[in-house]
Amino acid sequence: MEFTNADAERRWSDLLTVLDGTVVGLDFDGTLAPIVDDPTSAGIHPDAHEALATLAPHVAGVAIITGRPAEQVIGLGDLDALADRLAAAGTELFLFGQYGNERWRGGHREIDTPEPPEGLREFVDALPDLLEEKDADGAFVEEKGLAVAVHTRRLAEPEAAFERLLDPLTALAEEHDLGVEPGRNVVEVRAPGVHKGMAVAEIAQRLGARGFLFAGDDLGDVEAMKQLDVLAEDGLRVLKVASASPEQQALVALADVVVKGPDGVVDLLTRLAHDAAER
Ligand SMILES: O=P(O)(O)OC[C@H]1O[C@H](O[C@H]2O[C@H](CO)[C@@H](O)[C@H](O)[C@H]2O)[C@H](O)[C@@H](O)[C@@H]1O
Repeated sequence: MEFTNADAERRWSDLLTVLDGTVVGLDFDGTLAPIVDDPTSAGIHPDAHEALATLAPHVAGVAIITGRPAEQVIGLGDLDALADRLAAAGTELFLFGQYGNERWRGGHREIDTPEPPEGLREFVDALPDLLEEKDADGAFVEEKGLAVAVHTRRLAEPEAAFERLLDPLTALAEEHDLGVEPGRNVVEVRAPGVHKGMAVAEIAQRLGARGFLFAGDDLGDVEAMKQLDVLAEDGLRVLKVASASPEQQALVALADVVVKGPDGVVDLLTRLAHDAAER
């Protein structure tokens, strides 16, 4: 793991002083789960449960904040088992799905989800023609209930296809009063207005946090990173972690600590637990 500057190293030490009042916020894909070609076959890092269970007695809460539907990530992350392990260590697991539109937690295992945005059905119905017109009819369309994600990773030239699709998908989304969230070889279309920063603010307030660590890898995590700056102005100790990849560098410029993908995130969580135990 690499601190981006001397202040960042101090922030790590400062966070340790309030760790028992700290929320650990984590993105899922690219942060807790290695990136794979098929979104349906992603899975949480094999050592993530152990790292989080070791850290759990030292922190105020753990929140997974993801663009995935809550139900899907509960399965891919085996979150019932993780919630049980964290509860046994005295900490609750919180899950915010679909960029904060959905809520679930270890202490109340029912998913709270709103109605899909108006216009999403019409948008999905118009997609096949747009994809064919842009020579991307092999793109994987992931319908998520509250959103739809158009994935280019499995096309012959994923980045070129992403560039070809971004503007027309944005225009079609706007016609239906929907918002666009670009990501790693994916363009997501969903209701505008809700983002991961809101989930960060909500869980920080709910748990009366004195510290916040957030780790993410993609553009959808930028709002969460920005919210940590707001929390810092309010006096919280914060640490921003970029799970770096050659595909997406945007988070690196915002981060205090840069790690190499989910392996690096697991190592960081393990080191944090170790440093807490040493204090
Ligand atoms: O907020 P996240 O937890 O990072 O979720 C963002 C989107 O991640 C998924 O797509 C990404 O991961 C796939 C599996 O590794 C990969 O194939 C794809 O290229 C990535 O963009 C997921 O499919 C989306 O629904 C999430 O919103």
